Amino acid sequence: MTVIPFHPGRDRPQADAALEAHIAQLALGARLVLEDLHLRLRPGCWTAIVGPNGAGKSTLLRALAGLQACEGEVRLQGRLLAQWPARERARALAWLGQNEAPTGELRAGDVVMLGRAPHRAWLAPASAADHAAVRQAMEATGCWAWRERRLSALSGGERQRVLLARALAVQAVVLLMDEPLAHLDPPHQADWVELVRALRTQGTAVASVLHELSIALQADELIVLAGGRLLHQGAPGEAATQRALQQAFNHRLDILNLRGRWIALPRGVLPDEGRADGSAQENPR
Ligand SMILES: Nc1ncnc2c1ncn2[C@@H]1O[C@H](COP(=O)(O)OP(=O)(O)OP(=O)(O)O)[C@@H](O)[C@H]1O
Repeated sequence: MTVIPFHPGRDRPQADAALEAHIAQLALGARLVLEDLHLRLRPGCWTAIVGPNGAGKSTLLRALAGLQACEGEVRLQGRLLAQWPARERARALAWLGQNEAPTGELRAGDVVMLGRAPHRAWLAPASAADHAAVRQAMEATGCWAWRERRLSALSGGERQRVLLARALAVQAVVLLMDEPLAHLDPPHQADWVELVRALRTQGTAVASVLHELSIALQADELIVLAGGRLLHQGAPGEAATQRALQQAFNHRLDILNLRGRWIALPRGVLPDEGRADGSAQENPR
């Protein structure tokens, strides 16, 4: 990883950032995927990363997790990721990847226990605290009842809830999730939002790549990416955030206010008269 110099005053590490990234460039093979990107995740804040297909969202999340090298630097609680001892870092930063392959024939409970590995000495048996964390995480995602079932025998949505429980069981200060709602039905999507809100009140910095824009708009902040560049980081209600969303998605969104909350639908889904009936209004700013 090449370290780029900070520009004093502009790029000073933020005291309140749980995770902060200054990515000058990130290339995959010959392809430049991310460029000139500065962002921060704050403790107790849920940040949704959005943008069109191929914008670089998953690549960015992997760089934030230290899974993908970049030209630039990523700081976890002010300290360069590379300077963290591996075990300590794995306790502080938890990760839920996109389309993670089922871990062989492991039982769901064993998979979630993997999230406790950074808390345990090599080959040490699980402690009472480990078992309690696993149970708490599995109850939170509604999968405790399947703890004896093999991951390979679960449906896509059931498996996703087990993998989410594994990430929760780490009890990290930063939780990064790539498309956590994949395979989840609407009630379980709502449960996920409730879970994230609970983590937020505990001070966790949560970042999630989301394609479900109406759910992303319930986050505290949005990071809008397009073409490997950060168009904007800001609150969902900010006019600048919504302009960035429209720009990223080629102005093919209807962003509407519904009972004081923002939602977004692909333009064309709602008939025009539906949008004009006064039940929902676009941001006037
Ligand atoms: N291994 C690779 N080698 C070269 N280019 C890659 C590689 N992996 C991904 N890319 C390219 O990098 C860009 C960003 O990919 P990424 O998966 O980060 O996008 P994304 O925003 O998460 O997309 P999606 O919404 O479709 O999941 C894409 O143009 C993709 O084709």
